[in-house]
Amino acid sequence: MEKLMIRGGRPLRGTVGISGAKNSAIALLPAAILAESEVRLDNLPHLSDVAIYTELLEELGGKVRWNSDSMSIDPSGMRSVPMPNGRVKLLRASYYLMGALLGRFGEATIGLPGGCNFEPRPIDQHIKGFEALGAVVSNEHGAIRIRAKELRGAKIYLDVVSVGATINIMLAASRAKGFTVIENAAKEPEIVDVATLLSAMGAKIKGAGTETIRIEGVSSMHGCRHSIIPDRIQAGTYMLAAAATRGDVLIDNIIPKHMEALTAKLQEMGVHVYEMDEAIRVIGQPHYEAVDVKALVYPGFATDLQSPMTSLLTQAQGVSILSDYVYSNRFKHVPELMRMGANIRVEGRSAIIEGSRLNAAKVRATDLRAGAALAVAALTVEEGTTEITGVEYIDRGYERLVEHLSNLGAEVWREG
Ligand SMILES: CC(=O)N[C@H]1[C@@H](OP(=O)(O)OP(=O)(O)OC[C@H]2O[C@@H](n3ccc(=O)[nH]c3=O)[C@H](O)[C@@H]2O)O[C@H](CO)[C@@H](O)[C@@H]1O
Ligand SMILES: C=C(OP(=O)(O)O)C(=O)O
Repeated sequence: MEKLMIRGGRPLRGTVGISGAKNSAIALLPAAILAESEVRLDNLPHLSDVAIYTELLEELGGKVRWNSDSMSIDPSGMRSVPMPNGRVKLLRASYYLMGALLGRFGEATIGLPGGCNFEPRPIDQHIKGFEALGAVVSNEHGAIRIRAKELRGAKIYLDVVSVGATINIMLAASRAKGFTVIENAAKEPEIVDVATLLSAMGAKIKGAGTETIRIEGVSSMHGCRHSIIPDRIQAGTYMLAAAATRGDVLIDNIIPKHMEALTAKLQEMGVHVYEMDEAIRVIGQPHYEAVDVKALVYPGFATDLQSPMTSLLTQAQGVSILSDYVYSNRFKHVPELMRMGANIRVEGRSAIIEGSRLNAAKVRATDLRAGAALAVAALTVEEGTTEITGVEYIDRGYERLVEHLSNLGAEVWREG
């Protein structure tokens, strides 16, 4: 079993360059299905989720070519192959195949998605959207079968603000007849990135990044070239690691505006954070104040940074309360942090964290950001080596983690 080994206690120092965003990449790859000629994606991260998505596109008949950090996808020979099982179950974002295949071919059969299962993650709002567009949806032994003779634009009010449902409806509605309006849409930067790609492919989309998105369907879409936005969660994780180790790190190739909720919270704790045009410098301090954090939809504090934030809060003086209003049970990292000496109690959707010194331990990453939390925690430990298993989760979201941390002066390696 592969392990991530970290001997902590060294302040991180130097510069780290951030790759393209995972949560954009795995929506943009299926979006390419909607085109009838080649789509080129630049700044594509080298992650296991991207590798799996590439295989899915090939299974559907797409021709895919990697060239360094770029990928060309020729979707002209694609078909809507049923995928009730197999690779679709390995990642969450396989649900985007539903919207993309429905938009291009009027049909899709896709197994219910996998990904990080920190709590049940329903897709009822995606299905509600497809049905509003005129599709018939059935659940056939765990696979979602979607058929539409003709997709027609509709007004769709999302009951919950959902990134996945917003993007999935945008994908299908791009090829529907007439106007679609998504109300109570998610506003995450990844949604704007998908809308930018779809527009470059010929779609007519207005309002992405606000709570009302208007889409006028088009009958055909074409290839284009698009550069993926930087990964704000990866960037945030390095900001947290820099603060937790009392280091001094320049996080480069990012959009600082995307980091505002985290930047503000770090400053409230007493971390020195300086914004530049495309970078942020984080300078750690000897003492941090305890703070309260609420994970919310964008532009609130990202739920995907909630777990690594828990690790930083163990380094603050006093009691912090961290509540997650997106996923009420996203606390699988807590028992593992407690093995490392953290003093944390979970009550409802909140973790109550009392500052404490952490020690080395053998711990297990149960999901991607739980893994990030354990890595941040391990970097603060002054004696001994922390062993983190479940490395395959971390590989879903952090490109070249060992190399980046080593360049910043950490003692970190993989074993097994
Ligand atoms: C691949 C990808 O981009 N993953 C991100 C995406 O996941 P994902 O798109 O799956 O998350 P959503 O934004 O859809 O989920 C938000 C909330 O809505 C609920 N919900 C969602 C859909 C639905 O049909 N019904 C429903 O009840 C979920 O259970 C959750 O409580 O956004 C999450 C919230 O920012 C992030 O943590 C994930 O990293
Ligand atoms: C939960 C996450 O990913 P996914 O939705 O792909 O499981 C994440 O990126 O933190």
